[in-house]
Amino acid sequence: MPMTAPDTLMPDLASHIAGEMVAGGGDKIATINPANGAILARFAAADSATIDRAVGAAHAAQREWLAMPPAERGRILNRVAHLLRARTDELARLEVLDTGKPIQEAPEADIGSAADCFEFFAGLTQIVHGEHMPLGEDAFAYTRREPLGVCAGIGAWNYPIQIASWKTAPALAAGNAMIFKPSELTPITALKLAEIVEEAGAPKGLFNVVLGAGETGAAMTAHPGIAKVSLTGSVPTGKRIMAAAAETLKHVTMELGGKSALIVFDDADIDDSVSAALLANFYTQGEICSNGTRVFVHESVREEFLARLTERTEKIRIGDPLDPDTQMGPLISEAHLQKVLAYVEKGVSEGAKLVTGGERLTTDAFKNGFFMRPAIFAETRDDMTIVCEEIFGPVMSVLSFSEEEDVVARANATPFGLAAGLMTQNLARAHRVAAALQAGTIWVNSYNLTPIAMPFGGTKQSGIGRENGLAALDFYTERKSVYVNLGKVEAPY
Ligand SMILES: NC(=O)C1=CN([C@@H]2O[C@H](COP(=O)(O)OP(=O)(O)OC[C@H]3O[C@@H](n4cnc5c(N)ncnc54)[C@H](O)[C@@H]3O)[C@@H](O)[C@H]2O)C=CC1
Repeated sequence: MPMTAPDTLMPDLASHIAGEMVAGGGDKIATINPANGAILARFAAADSATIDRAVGAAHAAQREWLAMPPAERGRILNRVAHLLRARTDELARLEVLDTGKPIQEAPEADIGSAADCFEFFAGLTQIVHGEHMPLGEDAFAYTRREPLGVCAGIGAWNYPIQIASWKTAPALAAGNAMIFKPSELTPITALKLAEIVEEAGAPKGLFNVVLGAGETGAAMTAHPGIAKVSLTGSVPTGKRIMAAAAETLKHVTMELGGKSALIVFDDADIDDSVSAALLANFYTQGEICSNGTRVFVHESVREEFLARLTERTEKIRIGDPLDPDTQMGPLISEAHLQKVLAYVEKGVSEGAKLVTGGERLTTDAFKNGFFMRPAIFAETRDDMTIVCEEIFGPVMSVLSFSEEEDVVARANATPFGLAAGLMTQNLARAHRVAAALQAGTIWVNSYNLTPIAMPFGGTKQSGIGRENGLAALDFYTERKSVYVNLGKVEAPY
C-alpha cells in the first residue's frame, strides 16, 4: 500500500490497469489543490511499457465483454450509474479538491451527469443492431454493428469525471474497451471511476486509466493496438492528435474549444437574459468549452442589461470551493490564471471598457490559491483579442447590435462552432436564428444545459463527431455489410 508523503494529502496515485495499480516509468507529476496550492497527490506518467500493458488488458477484456449478452452489459452499466450516485458526496468532494469548482456545482453537473450518462447508455446496449436489406429472390444483405475494439479517451481538466463518463459509457455500451487518460491536472476521479466500473461487474481491463501528460497521450495516439482516440481538449491539441492518428488511420472524436455567441434580442426577458449570460460565462469559473463569451445585446436594451448584469456579477460569492455558500472557486492553476489575467490586460490595452472585476484576489483567504474576480468588458469590438480568442476563464465581452441578419453574420464570423444561444420571445425568430447559427448546439432561452439524450459536439474547428444521445453510438461502432447469395454464382468466365 503506498504511503502518504508528509507534504501531500493523499497517497501516490498510479495508473489503473486490469484492477491493479501500476506505477508508470515516466515523469513524476503532482496534482495540486487550486484553492490553496497544496499538493494533493503525486504520480508517475505512464510510459510506453505501461500503455502496452493497458492495451493488452483491454483487448482481453473486450473479448469477454463482447461475449456477454447485451442485456447483461446493460445491467452492469446501470450498476455503474447506481454506484456513482451512491458515492456522490465523496466523488464531488474529490472533484472540488482537484478542480477548484464550487461544491454547489459538482454533485449534479459532474457526478450527476456522469451517472445520467451511464444510465442512458445502459439502456441502449440492446439496440446496437444492424439492418436487413432484401435484394430480390436470390439474395439479401444485412449489416452488423460492431465495436471498434480498444478506444482511447483523453480528457481536459474542467469536468474530469464527466468527460471520462461521456466517452466511456457509449464506448462500453457499444462493446468496446476504453483506456482513458485524464488531464495531468485532475487525475483523481477517473481512477475512482475505474474502481466503480469493476465493482459493478465489468471484466477487469475493460476500463483502464493511464496517468500522464501530453507525452502519454501522444503514445496512446500512436499505438497500433488502439482503434480510436476521443479527445476533449484545446484546438491545437486536437490538430496534433488528428495528424498523429493519421499514421495508423484511427477514428477520432474531437471535442475542442469555442468562442460561442449569446444573442439577446430586444423582446427578450431581461432578467432571464442576464441569468443566461451569467450561466454562459461564470459557471465553473468560466472554464467551460461551450461558454457564450461574446454576448451580443440589442442596442435598445444594452444599458439596462449591462446595469443588471454588473450588479449580479458583483454579488457572486468567491471563496473556498468546499464551502456550500461559495459560487465561484479558483482557476485551475497559476499558469492558467496568469493567462486569463493577461487577456484582461490585453482587453484594456486594446480599448475595451472593463466594467467590473478582472483582478486577482490576494487577501489572506485567497493568497495561495488562483482566484480572480469575474470580469465584464463593454465597448468591445469584434476584432479585439478578447472577443476573438478562447480565454477559458471568467471574462465576458458584451457587444451591441441592431439588426438580426447582421448579428447572425457576426456570431458566425469565427473559426469555432461549438455552441450558441439566443434569447427572444419571438418563436419564428428563435427557429430562424437557430437554423442560421453555425454551431453544434443552440440554446433557446437558456444556456449550457447538456442533458445526455441530446447530442453534443462542435462544427468548424470546435470538433468532429458527437458525444451523448443516440448519435454517440455511431462514433463507437462500424457497420459490417454481409451479402448473402442464395442462388447460383454467375461469372462471365
Ligand atoms: N468541446 C468540449 O466538449 C470541451 C472542450 N474543452 C477544451 O479543452 C481546453 C482546455 O483543456 P486543456 O486540458 O487545457 O486542453 P489541452 O488541449 O491542453 O489538453 C487536453 C488533454 O490532451 C492531452 N494532450 C496534450 N498534448 C497532447 C498530445 N500531443 N497528444 C495527446 N494528448 C495530448 C493533455 O494531457 C490533456 O489530457 C479548452 O480549449 C476547452 O475549450 C474542454 C471541455 C469540454
